[in-house]
Amino acid sequence: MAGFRDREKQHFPLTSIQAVVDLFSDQLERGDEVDLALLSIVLGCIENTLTMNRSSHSNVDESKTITPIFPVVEADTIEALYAKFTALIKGAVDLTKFESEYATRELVKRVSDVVWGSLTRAYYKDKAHLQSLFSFLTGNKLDCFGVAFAVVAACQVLGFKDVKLSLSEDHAWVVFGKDSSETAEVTWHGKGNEDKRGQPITEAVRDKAWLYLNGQPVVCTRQMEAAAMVSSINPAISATIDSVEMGSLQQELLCLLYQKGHLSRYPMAIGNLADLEEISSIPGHPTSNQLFEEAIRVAQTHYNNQHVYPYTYFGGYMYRHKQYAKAIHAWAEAASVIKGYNYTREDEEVYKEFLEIANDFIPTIAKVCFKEESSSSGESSLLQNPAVYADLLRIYDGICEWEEGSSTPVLHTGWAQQFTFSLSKFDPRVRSLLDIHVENEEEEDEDGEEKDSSKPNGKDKQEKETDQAASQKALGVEKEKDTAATQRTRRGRKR
Ligand SMILES: CC1(C)CN=C(N2CCN(c3ncnc4sc(CC(F)F)cc34)CC2)S1
Repeated sequence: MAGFRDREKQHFPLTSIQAVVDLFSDQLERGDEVDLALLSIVLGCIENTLTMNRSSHSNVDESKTITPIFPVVEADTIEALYAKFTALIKGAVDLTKFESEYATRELVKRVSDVVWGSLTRAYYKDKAHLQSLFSFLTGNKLDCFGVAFAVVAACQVLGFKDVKLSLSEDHAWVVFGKDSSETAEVTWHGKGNEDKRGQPITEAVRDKAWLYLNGQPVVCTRQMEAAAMVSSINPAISATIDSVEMGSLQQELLCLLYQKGHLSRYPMAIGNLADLEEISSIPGHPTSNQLFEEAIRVAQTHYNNQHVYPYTYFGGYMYRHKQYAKAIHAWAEAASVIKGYNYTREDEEVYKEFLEIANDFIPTIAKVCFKEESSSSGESSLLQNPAVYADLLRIYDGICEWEEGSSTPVLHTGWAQQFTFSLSKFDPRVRSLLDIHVENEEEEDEDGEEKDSSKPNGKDKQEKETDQAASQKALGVEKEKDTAATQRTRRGRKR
């Protein structure tokens, strides 16, 4: 049974980042006995000190040197909050009604009601720093992730080891029971949506739904729940200023979790570490590039490639580093994932991702490269690269297919304007280097006709090759170097 005992107390008072890392390391060695309540209260306490009501010059002296400040975290501060949490939970749940070793839906709903019932009536739900048990216990405020996390921490206090946090890219719920076979909503999602707390996530709800990752969520171990708590650290002091100390603490803890193997099934946490390493890399740590690529491999290997964010993490990184062809390729992979989903009103977060990619990042790339081309000797290779053009078509095709069969439209004329603007910046000759193949399995097209793939793009082979040779010569593209990009497209309705 977790608890605030000598093993934990010996780490206090915590006076440095390393002391917190040592506490986490010691806890992680306890396997599934990692004490979620203890760690969440500690992190919330430190975040509160380092980011809340900090006058902008509290640690800058007249010589403009910034003295790093780290709060001293006393044992009795943490112990008092820990006791408050355990008293609240144990006092509100009559365990004599729940004899089984495994949690029941009624138990999970009861715990969710206790957390829910303790929250302040009205507050801004998406404010920062509302994710930890420190916020819950000192301010009676939690964000939607925080409620789900608090329910899991409470079930741990009650001794239910089977209640685990289940995470998608924009929602959180729990699994419980023998072999984690049961699911339950325990928090709300988004704005203006009735909460569904207590209900299971059924196949009908999760299939083709990005909010539930089509049945491929990250089901956490205790150590991965610690990783989720670390990922939810918010170092922001204001909209423009971050606490350097809090960011370093988050980076050191994510790296500790990574090195112990606890991020090996958690793509978003790997992406968070990659972002932090990009901001300030630490010698001996894995590089951003390695981490972003690993997050993609994890999603492909363990989650049937149903996750979007590993590709938009990587695409954003490549965009920031002006590696535009790689950015566009990553976004094409992201579009290939989203096209398998049906868009609903609860998917605003991923809608905003694709909106920014298609209507901001890609038009900016087209403008920058077009300007370069017209100013320099005219070889902006990106706008003459058929592979990039093919990826662009995959992005737009994927977004269109995402909309197909969806209850809510995705596209509006603003999208079409930006699509055509960006495509128009490409050298028209790339089109003749593009071979659009439709995989001609015994697929039928919309009206059931057998597909005639003998004449792709309506030209026979001879004509195609003549066109291609002319364009390659004109673009100075050697055959072997820049072979025509082939775009393999699967046609067919979503089920
Ligand atoms: C490519 C991006 C736009 C960059 N940051 C992204 N994040 C996505 C969300 N983040 C996360 N990072 C670790 N774990 C989780 S669990 C979760 C859903 C919530 F409801 F619990 C979100 C999330 C971190 C930051 S996606």
